[in-house]
Amino acid sequence: MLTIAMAKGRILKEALELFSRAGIPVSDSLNEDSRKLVITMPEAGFSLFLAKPMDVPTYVEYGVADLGIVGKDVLLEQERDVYELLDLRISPCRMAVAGKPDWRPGLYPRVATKYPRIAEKYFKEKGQQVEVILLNGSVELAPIIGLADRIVDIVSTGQTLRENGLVELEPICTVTSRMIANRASYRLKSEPISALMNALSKVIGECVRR
Ligand SMILES: Nc1ncnc2c1ncn2[C@@H]1O[C@H](COP(=O)(O)OP(=O)(O)OP(=O)(O)O)[C@@H](O)[C@H]1O
Ligand SMILES: O=P(O)(O)OC[C@H]1O[C@H](OP(=O)(O)OP(=O)(O)O)[C@H](O)[C@@H]1O
Repeated sequence: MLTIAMAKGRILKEALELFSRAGIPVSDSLNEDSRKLVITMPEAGFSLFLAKPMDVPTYVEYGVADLGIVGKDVLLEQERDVYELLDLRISPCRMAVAGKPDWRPGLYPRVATKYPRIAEKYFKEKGQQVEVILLNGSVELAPIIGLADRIVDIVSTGQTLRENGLVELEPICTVTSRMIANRASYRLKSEPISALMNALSKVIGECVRR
C-alpha cells in the first residue's frame, strides 16, 4: 500500500478529479465537511494524508509518505530532497512580483511574501538588494497599508490584485501541481509507483519523466 501526502484545499479537489478520470476508485468518505486527515483507499491501493501544502515535501523527504502532490511553488520554496516525478498540470497559476502601478524603486525596497526563498533568489539573481518580509497570507495588504513596496505572490485570475488596486510587475515562473516521491520509496516500491504514474500520465497526456 502506498502513502500519499496530499495538499489540502484546491489541489486535493483537482487531484481527485484527475484520479477519477484515470479510473482510480477514490473514496466517497472524502466529502467537504469531513475533518478526517488519513483517508484509506484500499481499492485504489493507497492512503492519503491530507496536509498543509507547505508541509507536503517534509512528509515525503522524511519517508512517512511515499509520494506527495503539491504545487511547484512549494517545491521551489522548500527545496526538499525529493524526486519530482510528474507534472500533473492541475491547479495552474503563476508566481509574480506585484505592486502599486505607480511604484518607483527606492534605496532598500521591502518585499512582502509567503515565499521568502523564492523572493530572495529572484532579487539576488537580478542584483537587487531588498528586504524580504514573511507574511502568512493576505499578502496584497502589504503595499496598500505601507508595510512593503512590492509583493511576491501567486496570481491566478488576477482578481485579488485588481480589487486591491495592484498590478503584476514582473512574472517569475509558472506553477502547476507535481507528483513527488521519497527517494527510497521510489526504489523499493517502484512497481505500484510506476502503475500509478502510468495511469495518471495517460490522462494528463504526458510521458512519465524517468
Ligand atoms: N489562486 C491561487 N492561489 C493560491 N494557490 C493557488 C492558486 N491557484 C493554484 N494554486 C496552487 O494551490 C496551492 C495552494 O492551495 P490553497 O490555496 O488551497 O492552499 P493555501 O491557502 O496556500 O494553504 P494554507 O492552508 O497553507 O494557507 C498553491 O501552492 C498553488 O500551487
Ligand atoms: O489571482 P487570483 O485568482 O485572485 O488568486 C490569487 C490569490 O489567491 C491566493 O490567496 P489565497 O486564496 O490562497 O489566500 P491567502 O491570501 O490567505 O494566501 C494568492 O495568495 C492570491 O492572494
